[in-house]
This record gives sequence, structure tokens and C-alpha cells, in this order.
Amino acid sequence: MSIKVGAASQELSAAYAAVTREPAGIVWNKVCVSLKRELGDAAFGSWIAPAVLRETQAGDVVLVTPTGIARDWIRRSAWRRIGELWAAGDAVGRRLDLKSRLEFEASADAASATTGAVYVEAKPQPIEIVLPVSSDVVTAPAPVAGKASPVQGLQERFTFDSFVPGPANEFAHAVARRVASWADGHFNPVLFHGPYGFGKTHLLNALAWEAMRAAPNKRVVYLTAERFLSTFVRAVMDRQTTAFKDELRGADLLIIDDVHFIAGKQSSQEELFHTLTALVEDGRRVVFSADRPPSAMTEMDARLRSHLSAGLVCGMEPADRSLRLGILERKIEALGRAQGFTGTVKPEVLQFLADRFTDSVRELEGALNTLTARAGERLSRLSLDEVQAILRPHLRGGEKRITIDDIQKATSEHYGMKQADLLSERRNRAIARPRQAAMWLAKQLTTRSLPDIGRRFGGRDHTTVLHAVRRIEALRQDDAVLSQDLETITRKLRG
Ligand SMILES: Nc1ncnc2c1ncn2[C@@H]1O[C@H](COP(=O)(O)OP(=O)(O)OP(=O)(O)O)[C@@H](O)[C@H]1O
Repeated sequence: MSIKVGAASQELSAAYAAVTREPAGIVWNKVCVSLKRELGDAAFGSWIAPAVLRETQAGDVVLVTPTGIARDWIRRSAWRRIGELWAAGDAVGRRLDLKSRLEFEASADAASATTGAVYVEAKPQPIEIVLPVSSDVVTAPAPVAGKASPVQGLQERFTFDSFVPGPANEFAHAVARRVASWADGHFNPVLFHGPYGFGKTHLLNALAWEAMRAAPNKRVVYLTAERFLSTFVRAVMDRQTTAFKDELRGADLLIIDDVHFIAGKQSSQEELFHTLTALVEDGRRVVFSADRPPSAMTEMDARLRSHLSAGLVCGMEPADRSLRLGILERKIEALGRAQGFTGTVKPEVLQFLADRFTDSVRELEGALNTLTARAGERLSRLSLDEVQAILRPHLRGGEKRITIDDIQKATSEHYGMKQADLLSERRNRAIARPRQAAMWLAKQLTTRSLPDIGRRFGGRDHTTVLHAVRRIEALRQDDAVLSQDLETITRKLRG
């Protein structure tokens, strides 16, 4: 610390700061507690927990990540929030910097050579970390700055180039490519169905990107069924349904992801039915994805169900071992290209991952992301033992997977209301409180991120979800009825 002689007030405030200043490690610990709650165990465990805080006597504090990948993830996805939490927690206003280990070592050497500053580790107190099996925060990249997606909701990395075909999805892949080429198709609509996390959204995104590339003048509209529902409900309330209809019916290619979500929602089903028939009659293409074939959508209106089956219904199977290996190799190569390392891993590691993470490709990818966050460019040198140690917390398994749709159904049933009310804009307490409870349950019982939960609750912002989670957290301490409600719904969901 350098204090100029005669600068009495500065000297006093510096002395005061020295007395009141909490060790950086304690401040960081508090930041971590909030971050863990807001980001979820999965993202926190993968990206934040491995970082180490370093500080000098002079009060320079640096958060050092083990790899450049982890630094970039934090900068993109959490740095602004970390800044806010740090500023709120650090009474003396120390500046917090972010560096990868390599960057830090280079700069620390330079600083020590010129000023003699020495960085020491500012140890946070331990906090409980549960490593992820997978997380949307981990798997979904933030959009690249300055490259806003031309179609809302499309992810840039989901292209045909990054999609790996195999026996489980070969037919679906060929059909998607054909639709994207605008070739005359006998089959309209096309519906892809398959289990959770095996590439339906990826395929639909790839189809949309390719169709836009192949015919830039055509209008491609992509939306999730949740967005269809929430936009439609909002349009009805604002008396804007004509604009909504025009928007969709003006599409040359309309793509709706997760259409099963609309099952049982009467007016939205009806609207979708009319949109679908109008587009098909007019020779426009329509593509859907769903988690099951139309014949199994028992809650879906029979007329809509029959129109969904009227074109081509194309099943996708869970990826077999060879496809899982192929996907892993492709993802590792891409990571290597992006980060400048060899992009290979030991064969026994590949096989271990492909054999142990079989529930969905999303989970397989989550495991790979965790390894990358931990090891960075050392990924290719990791031994099987090291990999098993890093992933041990993922391998517990056994628990029933609960989806946000399950939570919405159970919550609305418990409170005697419609699932659509939870997604609606209505704010009266009888609806708003169950909605907040459902968001809280989604945070507790799934690995979904706050933005993802918001999207699935009628396209709400992640700050709304955060507010709901905090509100319910506070209320349930004193409100025995609410606390009992949450327990009952959780028990029911866990089966
Ligand atoms: N064949 C594949 N090639 C490359 N990546 C794949 C493939 N299948 C799945 N993935 C990856 O797995 C992850 C999950 O895929 P996706 O989100 O498309 O699944 P989904 O079937 O739509 O799941 P949900 O039913 O939950 O919406 C994505 O990151 C995707 O890139």
C-alpha cells in the first residue's frame, strides 16, 4: 500500500480500510454462496468452483481459472453478476480481475519483477458443491457478441456440420436435409419424435439454418411450443391475434419444437390446427418435433393429432454406443479447434464416457464439459483414474428425472388451476404464488438454468425466476401451509 506523506485524509481512509477490510477469501465465499444458488449446482460446480482467488498485500485481487475456456465462460455468462455481488460484499472496493492460470502466471511474474508484488491464494471457506451431470448453462453457449441470431431462439452451434448421423437418426437426418433444400416434398408436415436429449432441437435448428442459407429470400420461422403458447396467450389478451396469425401464416417454412407441450391447451391447440392447415393448403412447409409420436399424445386434440400425422412421422432412436463415441469425438475436436489444443482424449476415457453416460447425449456432453472446464488443454492427457475422480459425483444415478412440464402439471393440479395459468401473464396472487412455487420447484428439482426455466414459463426473463425463487425461499420459512404444499408436490413428483 503506498500512502503519500501529508495526504492525511487518504492515510486515514487507508488505515480505516485496513481495519474494516474483510479478507478477500471471505468476500469471495459470500459471492459464491449467491452464485451457486443463482447458477445452479451444475454450472457453479463446472465453472466457478475450480477457480482460485489470489490477492496481493496491496489489495489487487484476481480470480484465476484453471483454463482459458473456463475464463471465457465466466466472462460471458457470469462476470457482470460476479461484479455486482463483489461490489456489494466488499466494503473497501477492491478491484476484482479475471485471468486464466497461464495469463495470471505471466502477469504475476511481470508484476513481481517490476513492483515486488506477490500474489497469495485467498482461500474461500469450503462450500458444498454438487458436480453436474449436465446443465443448459454449461451446454448452451451465449450468443457470440455482435452476431445476434437472425431468428430468435436458434442456436448458432446447432448446424448440420456439428450433427453426427448414425443408425439411430440417419433417416431423420436425411429427411431434415431434404426439407432444408426446399426440394418438392410429398410429405407435409414432417414431425420428428424421439426421447429427451437425443438431438431433436439440434436437428430442427440445423434445418432452419440450412433452409435460410439455401433460400435467403424465403421466410423461415422457428419457435418452441412454449413460445407459441405464450405469444398466443399474450396476443389474445392484447387483442392482437390477427398480427399473430399473419406472422405465422406468412412463413414459407414454420418450425415448431416440442409440440407435445401444447397438448391439452385448448385454444392454443385450435390456433395451431388452423395455422397448420392454412400453411399446408397454401403449399408452405411445416416441421415439428415432439417427445413421442402423435398416436401417443393422448391429451392432444384428436383433429390436431391426426393432422400432425398426416405427412411424415419420423422417429429418432436413442444414440447407440458407436454414435455416442462419434458425437464425443466430434465435440472434442471442436473444443480443440476453438481452444488450440490437440482435440483428442485417450481411447479408454472415450469408452468410459460413452458407456457410462447413456441416458441422453445432453448428459454425455455435460460430462465432457465438466472435464474440459477442469482440465482445459490437459484434457488429452487425463488418465481414466483422473476422469473417474472428476466425474464421480455424476455417477450416483438412480433418481427419477423430473421435467419442468411434470412440475407445472403437478403444481397446477395441486392448486386446482390450469397449467396454462402458470404460463400466463396474470398476476393476481391466486395464480402468481403457485407460479412462483413452480419456479422454485424447477430450480430445486431440475438442472435447468434460470433463463431456461424462464423460457419454459411463458418466455419470462431469468430475473423474474430469480425473484420467484428468492420469494418462495423466504416465505417457506414462516408459512407452514406453503412449506407443506411444496413438500407434497415434491413427494408426488419423486414418485
Ligand atoms: N447426433 C448428434 N450430433 C451432435 N450432437 C448431438 C447429437 N444428438 C444430440 N446432440 C447434442 O446433445 C444435446 C441435446 O440435444 P437436443 O437439445 O437437440 O435434444 P432434444 O432431443 O431436443 O432434447 P429435449 O427433448 O430435451 O428438447 C445438444 O447439445 C446436441 O448438440
